[in-house]
Amino acid sequence: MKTMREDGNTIIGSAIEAVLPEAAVIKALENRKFSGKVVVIAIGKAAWNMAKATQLTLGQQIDAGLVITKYDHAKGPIDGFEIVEAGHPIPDGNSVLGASKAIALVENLSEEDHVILLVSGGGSALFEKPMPGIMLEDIMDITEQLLGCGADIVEINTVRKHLSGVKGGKFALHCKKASIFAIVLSDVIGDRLDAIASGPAYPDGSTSEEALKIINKYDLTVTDEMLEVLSIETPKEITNCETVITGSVSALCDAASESAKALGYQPIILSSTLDCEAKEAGKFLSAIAREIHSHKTHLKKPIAMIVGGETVVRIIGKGMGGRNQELALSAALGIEGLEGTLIFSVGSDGTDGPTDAAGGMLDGTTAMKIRATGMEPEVYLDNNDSYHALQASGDLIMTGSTGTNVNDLIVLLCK
Ligand SMILES: Nc1ncnc2c1ncn2[C@@H]1O[C@H](COP(=O)(O)OP(=O)(O)O)[C@@H](O)[C@H]1O
Ligand SMILES: O=C(O)[C@@H](CO)OP(=O)(O)O
Repeated sequence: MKTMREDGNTIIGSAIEAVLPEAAVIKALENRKFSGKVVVIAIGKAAWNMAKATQLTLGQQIDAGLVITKYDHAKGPIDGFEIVEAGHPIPDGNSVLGASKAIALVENLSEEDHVILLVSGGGSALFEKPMPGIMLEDIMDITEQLLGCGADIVEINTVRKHLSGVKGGKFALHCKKASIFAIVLSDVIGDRLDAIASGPAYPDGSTSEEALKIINKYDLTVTDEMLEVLSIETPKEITNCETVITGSVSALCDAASESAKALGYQPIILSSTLDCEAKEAGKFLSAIAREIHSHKTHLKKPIAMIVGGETVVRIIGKGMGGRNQELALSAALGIEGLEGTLIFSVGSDGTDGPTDAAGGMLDGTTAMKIRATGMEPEVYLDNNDSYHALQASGDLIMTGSTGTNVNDLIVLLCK
């Protein structure tokens, strides 16, 4: 019989496999004719896989291609493509270099030409051209503030879109009259196209007023120049772009559910839109686990509770971690000593926060193992240092970059 940890790893493997973008990209390109010059621009953490699928489908039809992805996310050269790796979640000079190369490829195209834009999450950091008057350092600083203040991705990107010359539909303006066909892999709850990678070619649904409200709500520090630029509206109408959306956290949950069922668990998808604080989600899941084991519910073991979404973290400590690891450490405290329980939380992109781990997988022994090393898990949780606590118990999930990005998967297994 397989262990619960083996079951957990099987579920992670099958769920991620099911949301790799290649098949969806090939399907989206099927039966489409592209006239004139064809330029392919791929941005985001899944950019390499999406570009590779496009190259295999269109081959010689492509006149020029560019992949802009996170460091260590390119898996080798792609015929006819230049590859730029850049900073994420904080943009860096290569994010600006990548965007300037993309603009150079599209700005002289004419009406007969086509831009195939492959968009995946991560694009906001990886693809950047600050608005006139704004420095890259300003964007780096506000990004750091936004990521640590507890703002959700829609709020974060509302600010980023207003400060950038390629987000919030503004990349479409650089393509002038060329036709854009965008294939978008969703990593935003509700699949908001103006939020995924900050919607480079999609009409922006957010306003300057909202951007300024977010600055006030989280008490963010901005310069006078930034305030001025935040007051400039983003494009509300884009006429040269057709968009197809593929993949989502729901598909990730469905695949996890199928896999759990095949392993003998009764799967229940609790939610595919989780967006609360990571710590709270960990507490809540462990409360459910305790309830299931108390036999007071009608829920029959073995059972798999499946949750998808993207939690948030308010960073108050100085430690290292990510939202999945923080959820996992919080759950480890909640189920300390409980048998027959496994919980994992994993980012489908394979990286959680600024760490090399994808998330954490824990059971009733995790907190005890951390304590056995002389570390207090509560202290590590308070210091946002989930990485080192889970490293000590051997409970980090390490997948490496997966080639996709459709949000996070959280599963509770009870036997
Ligand atoms: N020490 C930490 N503990 C918990 N979360 C953190 C820590 N440092 C950064 N984060 C979180 O990591 C997130 C960015 O990481 P990442 O996994 O790359 O996000 P995404 O997958 O959405 O791109 C931010 O939302 C930030 O709040
Ligand atoms: O690029 C972005 O804006 C977000 C959402 O799409 O992705 P990530 O959270 O992976 O940075």
